[in-house]
Amino acid sequence: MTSPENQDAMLPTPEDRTPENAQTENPKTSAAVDASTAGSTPADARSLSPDDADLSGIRGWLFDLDGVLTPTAMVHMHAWSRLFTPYLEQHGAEPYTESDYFAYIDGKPRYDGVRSLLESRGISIPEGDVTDAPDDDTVHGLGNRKNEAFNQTLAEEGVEAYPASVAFLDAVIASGCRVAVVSSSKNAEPVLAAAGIDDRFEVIVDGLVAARDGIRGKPAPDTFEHAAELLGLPTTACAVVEDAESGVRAGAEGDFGLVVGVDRGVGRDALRELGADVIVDELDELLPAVHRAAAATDGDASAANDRTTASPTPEPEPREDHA
Ligand SMILES: O=P(O)(O)OC[C@H]1O[C@@H](O)[C@H](O)[C@@H](O)[C@@H]1O
Repeated sequence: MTSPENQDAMLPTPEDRTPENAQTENPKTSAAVDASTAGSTPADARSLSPDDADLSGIRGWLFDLDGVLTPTAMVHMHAWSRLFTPYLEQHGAEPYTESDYFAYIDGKPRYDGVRSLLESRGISIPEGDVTDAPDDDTVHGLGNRKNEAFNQTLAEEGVEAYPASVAFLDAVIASGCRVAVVSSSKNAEPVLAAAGIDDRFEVIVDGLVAARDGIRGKPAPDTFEHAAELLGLPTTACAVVEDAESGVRAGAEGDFGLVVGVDRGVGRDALRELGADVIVDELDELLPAVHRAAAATDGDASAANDRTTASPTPEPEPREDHA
C-alpha cells in the first residue's frame, strides 16, 4: 500500500510547471492566465482565505475524487506517462512531460485526455470505439492501454484517502450537509471502495454515469450540476471541491455557491485565476469555517425554538371606540 504521504512526495510542485502549459483562460474574466507568475499574489486577488470562508449557505458538497479525496491523481499520472512516453518517442514527437498531464489530461474524461494530448503534438489517429484492444492505434485503444496500466498500479499498490480530506468530509456530513462525488473517472467506484470511503456518499456521478446519460464532462459544469440535482439542492447551495484545471473551470462556469481549489500542483495563482474562491493545500484548513457555519445554524435553530416555546403573545387590549 502506498501511503498518501509517499505519493504526496512525488507530486509536482508549482515550480515544476512550465509557462507554456500554464496558459489558460479564465472563464469568468476571459483573461489569459500565466501560472508562471505562481508565488506572487496579484493585487486584485479575490480568493478568500480558508479562515474567512463563509459556509453558512452551503448545504451540499460536490467532491472531485482523484487528487481531492485520494492521491490517485498520481496513479493516473503515472499510467498516462507509461502510455505516452514510449508512444510519443515512437512517433518522433516532442517528449511527454508531467506538465502535459496538467495541461491536457488532468480531470478530463479518459478519451478527451487522449485527444487533447495528441492534438497538442499534431498527431491524428482514428477514433475507434470503446471495444478497441489496448494495442490498437486508435484514440480508444490508447485510452484502454492507459486504463490497463492504471488498474495494474491500483491492484498492486492500493490507495489510502488523504487523512485531511476524510476529516473534512466527516465534519461536513456531521454538520448536516449532503455529499456527492463528481469524477470524470470510470474507475471512481473501485477507487472509493479501495480507500474505504464509498459508504459516505449518497450520490456518485462518475465517468460511467456521464457516458451512460450523455452528460458533458469537465471542464463543462454539467456533471457537477447533475450531482446537485440528484442531491435535491440548488447549485447555489453547493460547493465544488477540485484540484484540476478542468475541474476548477467547471466549477467557475456553473452557478455554484463556492469553488474550493485544492493545490496539489496546479499552483495557487492558477487556481485563483481559473475561478477558485478559496484555495487550500489541505481540506482540513476549512474545518474552523465548517464549525462556525454549524454553530450559526444551531444558534438560529435554538433561537427559533425559543420563539416557538416562549409564552404566547398576549391578546391586544380591545380598542376603545371613540366614534
Ligand atoms: O481513465 P479513467 O479512470 O476513466 O479516468 C479519467 C480521468 O479521471 C480524472 O479524475 C483524472 O483526474 C484523470 O487523470 C483521468 O485521466
